[in-house]
Amino acid sequence: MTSTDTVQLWSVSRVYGSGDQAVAALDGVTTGFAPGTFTAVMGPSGSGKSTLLHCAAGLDRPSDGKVVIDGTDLGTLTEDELTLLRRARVGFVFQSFNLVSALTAEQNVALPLRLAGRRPDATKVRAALAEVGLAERAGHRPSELSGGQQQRVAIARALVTKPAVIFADEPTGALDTTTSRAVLKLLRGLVDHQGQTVIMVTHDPVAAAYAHRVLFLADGRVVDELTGGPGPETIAARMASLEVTAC
Ligand SMILES: Nc1ncnc2c1ncn2[C@@H]1O[C@H](COP(=O)(O)OP(=O)(O)OP(=O)(O)O)[C@@H](O)[C@H]1O
Repeated sequence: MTSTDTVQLWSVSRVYGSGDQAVAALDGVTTGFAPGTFTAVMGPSGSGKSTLLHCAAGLDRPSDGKVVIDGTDLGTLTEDELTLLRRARVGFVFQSFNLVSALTAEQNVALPLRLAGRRPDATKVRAALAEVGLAERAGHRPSELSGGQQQRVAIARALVTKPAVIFADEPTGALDTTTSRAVLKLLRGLVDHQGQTVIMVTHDPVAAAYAHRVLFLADGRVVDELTGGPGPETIAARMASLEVTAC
């Protein structure tokens, strides 16, 4: 890890509950995510992937350790300041798209700008939709769009504030194979062509193969990482060995 990494985790632990019931969901994780890189986070069920994503994105506070996003130590921020930082510097993409059904694609993409108290700039909103190939669908509501198109609207919404980092939680979990590939190519393209930083939690080795780097968690710790754009077979083999160990 270097101090220029967009997201930095320094000895991050997250304990849920206390006493006999205490669960160390994250146990002293130190890792960094360099600007303009695409990282997949994998690991068996319960290994701490969601907890890592929530702590790294400032949605949850670590019990111990430090998280830095875009040069800011999140531990120094009040809840309100943290909310403002998330709105301005972090984009989110979820498995279930999380679009507002009553709003058009364009209005959904404009939401983060409205929440940040900015008057949505129609040109920026249109540009974000064009980026994901949906300029023609600006006036459509989510129910009038396919799952893949809805996820692309969600990606445009994540992009519109020009965040330092986009966190994606199983972004293709609800999509078929062909649509998933299109969404993953889009995410990878944002990294390759615009220098976006993307961190994606996934169970799917094929999805993880779109990343530059794959981080493997087990029992709340980083136990391995593959770099240099590993293929799906290599990733699946590493996952299989972790799942055997976890049984
Ligand atoms: N709010 C909570 N209260 C208590 N324990 C929790 C809470 N959230 C997570 N945990 C526990 O922390 C550990 C890590 O959970 P986490 O959801 O981060 O794993 P995961 O790798 O994302 O799992 P999955 O792949 O099944 O979604 C698990 O043992 C889980 O039961």
